[in-house]
Amino acid sequence: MMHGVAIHDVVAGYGRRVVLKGISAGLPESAVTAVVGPNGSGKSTLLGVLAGVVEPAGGRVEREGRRPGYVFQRSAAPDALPLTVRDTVAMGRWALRGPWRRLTAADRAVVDACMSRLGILDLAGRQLGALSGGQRQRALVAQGLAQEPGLLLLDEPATGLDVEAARLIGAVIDEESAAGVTVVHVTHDLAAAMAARHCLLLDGGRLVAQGPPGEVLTPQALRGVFGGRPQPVGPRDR
Ligand SMILES: Nc1ncnc2c1ncn2[C@@H]1O[C@H](COP(=O)(O)OP(=O)(O)OP(=O)(O)O)[C@@H](O)[C@H]1O
Repeated sequence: MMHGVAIHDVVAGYGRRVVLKGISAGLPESAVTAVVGPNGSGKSTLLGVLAGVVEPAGGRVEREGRRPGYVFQRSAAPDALPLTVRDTVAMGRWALRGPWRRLTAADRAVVDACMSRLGILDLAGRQLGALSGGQRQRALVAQGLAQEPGLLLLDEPATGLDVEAARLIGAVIDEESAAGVTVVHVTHDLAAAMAARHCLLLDGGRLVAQGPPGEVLTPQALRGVFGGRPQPVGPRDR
């Protein structure tokens, strides 16, 4: 397997709190890797390390020059900022142009194309804070796409979305990986995880298993990790 990104023995946390306790993993190039695990197992922290916003206390990440684009969890997005949907998506271009630069016509075309792909072009002028949770989530995914990253990091992008919006985001993820982007997708949706090329199963800040999702997400492994806790939802549970 060609590794798009290699994670070597990464230890990371917040202040003195260690969350990731030595993670080594390879993420296949131009393909989707699903990250699965219970609440608090360190999935978002791992994405933060891949994004470069959480500095590992030990170990290292090799991105092979891929520029990360990070779509954080909806609940982490401030909704009090007076930003329109178009402003929010346009912020994705700052990753390339630097903040507060005037966007070019080409930038604006990318911003419109990204809104169109997420079905939110008609919401472009609306305030982000005045949108429904699912609409806001689409705007955040569009912002991630507008960065045109080589490594797209998505933290539960479809959680809480209706079936149609979740399908749209699944399609976008597939299109990006087909276009050569290495995608990392944190999800509690078992069907979405099974659709990935590769899977990392985390528990308590450790990597319990990695490999093809069909081999990693066995009933036995899921029972072992989730125990009596809520499990990722399968299609039959919805
Ligand atoms: N900014 C932070 N400062 C301090 N501790 C944090 C911070 N972010 C996360 N943590 C702690 O790190 C641990 C792992 O959190 P993380 O968000 O990585 O888990 P997760 O697997 O993404 O969980 P979830 O499924 O709930 O999103 C948790 O115990 C959490 O309380």
